[in-house]
Amino acid sequence: MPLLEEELFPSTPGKFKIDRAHTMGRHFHRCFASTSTMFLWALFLIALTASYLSFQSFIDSGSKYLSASWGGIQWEKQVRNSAQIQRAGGMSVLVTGAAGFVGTHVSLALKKRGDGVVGLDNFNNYYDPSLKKARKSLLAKHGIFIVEGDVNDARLLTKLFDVVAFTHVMHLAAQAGVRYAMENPHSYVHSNIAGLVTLLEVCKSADPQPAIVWASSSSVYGLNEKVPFSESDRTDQPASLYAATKKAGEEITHTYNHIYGLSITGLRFFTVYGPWGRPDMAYFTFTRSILQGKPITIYRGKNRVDLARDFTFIDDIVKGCVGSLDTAGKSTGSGGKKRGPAQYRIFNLGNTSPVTVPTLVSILEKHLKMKAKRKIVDMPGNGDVPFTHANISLARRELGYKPTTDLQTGLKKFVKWYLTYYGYNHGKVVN
Ligand SMILES: O=C(O)[C@H]1O[C@H](OP(=O)(O)OP(=O)(O)OC[C@H]2O[C@@H](n3ccc(=O)[nH]c3=O)[C@H](O)[C@@H]2O)[C@H](O)[C@@H](O)[C@H]1O
Repeated sequence: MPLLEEELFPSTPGKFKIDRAHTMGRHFHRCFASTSTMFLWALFLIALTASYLSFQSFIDSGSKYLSASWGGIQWEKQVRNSAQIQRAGGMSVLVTGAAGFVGTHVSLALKKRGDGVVGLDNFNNYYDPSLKKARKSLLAKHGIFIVEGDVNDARLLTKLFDVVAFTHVMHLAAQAGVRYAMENPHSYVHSNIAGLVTLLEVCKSADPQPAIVWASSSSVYGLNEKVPFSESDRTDQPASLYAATKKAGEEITHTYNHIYGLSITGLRFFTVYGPWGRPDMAYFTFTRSILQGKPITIYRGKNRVDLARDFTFIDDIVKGCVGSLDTAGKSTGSGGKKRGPAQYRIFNLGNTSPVTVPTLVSILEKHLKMKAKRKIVDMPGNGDVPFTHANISLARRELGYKPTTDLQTGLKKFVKWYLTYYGYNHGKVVN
């Protein structure tokens, strides 16, 4: 009876010599046999994977078609109705990020004065999508239709421009948030860079080309120490990936202006707050925690200096956005060809009076009639900048921009909205 291979090899090698020639031959034969079997198995597995992948992509494209939330006669009718202009000299505006904080307010303001507005939003879950759905219902009550889709979807954007000859695009769809960029960096590239380029590609090919106003950010000033921040100050020291993608957006839009004659206005928003705001922002999370009796973390800068922001109330930002749309020059190109130089502008939209974060908390305490449990920690290296302060002379001169709401007044309006929307017990476990 032949010995099993294992019996020929001792567990401790080198203890006894084996017949190498004999075993080598057997080995070669066995290896060859097992290699060809493995080869057949590999072929089989490759075929199996390929058929699975093609089946999967068939399912995907099929379900994309079946579940596509856009297209069809009824959908086009909704888009056209929403885009209808109801005042002499009015505009038809595609508002991206319309279910977002600033998008909702700008859409309402435009619709109220008789402009046509069509919204676009992907309703992602960066923060509670139910708040975005509630904003959508609010807009629907005012006759504004929001298309559910992503700015990276070129087919959808092209379709929208086929249905409506938009005169303007208010581009507010973005991945916001300074600190979240460390958790999910690719979402910033996806929305703020790839999405922007997709939108610009469609706009440049549209005939007529729309004028574009879009949201940049005060964060582009990064580590700039010259105050107040002016548009001509350096913006090459971003402190976060969020800031870097907004800065990249400014360069990208400049290129499209230069090559294709798109009229472009970039707005550097300074920490916008107010009713229907973003639940990830400090004033919002602080309000919730104070009401729930939970501690809040207040970051403090180097040498125990308080952080400060040029908090800007939403109504002032809306005035700046609408003023930018009203003063935007026409794009000069058509069908992807430049016919002459077009307007390119960048404006700060701030409040011009920075307030420290502890003062923000004190104002909230006053309006909520509750004390915060403050936990003060040194600012972690998470992309934050120590302070922001806008110089708004340019916007004042060119847009007639003049902020009128101070932080006391603005937060009072926010707290009133918050309590009406969520109630005092938001998120609290009631026994
Ligand atoms: O102007 C902008 O371009 C940006 O504004 C906003 O960013 P920020 O100014 O960082 O606002 P926000 O997060 O409310 O923090 C406010 C302050 O509270 C401090 N902060 C924050 C959280 C916390 O737990 N504790 C704390 O002290 C924090 O250190 C900071 O000092 C937008 O989110 C951003 O999308 C972008 O638009």
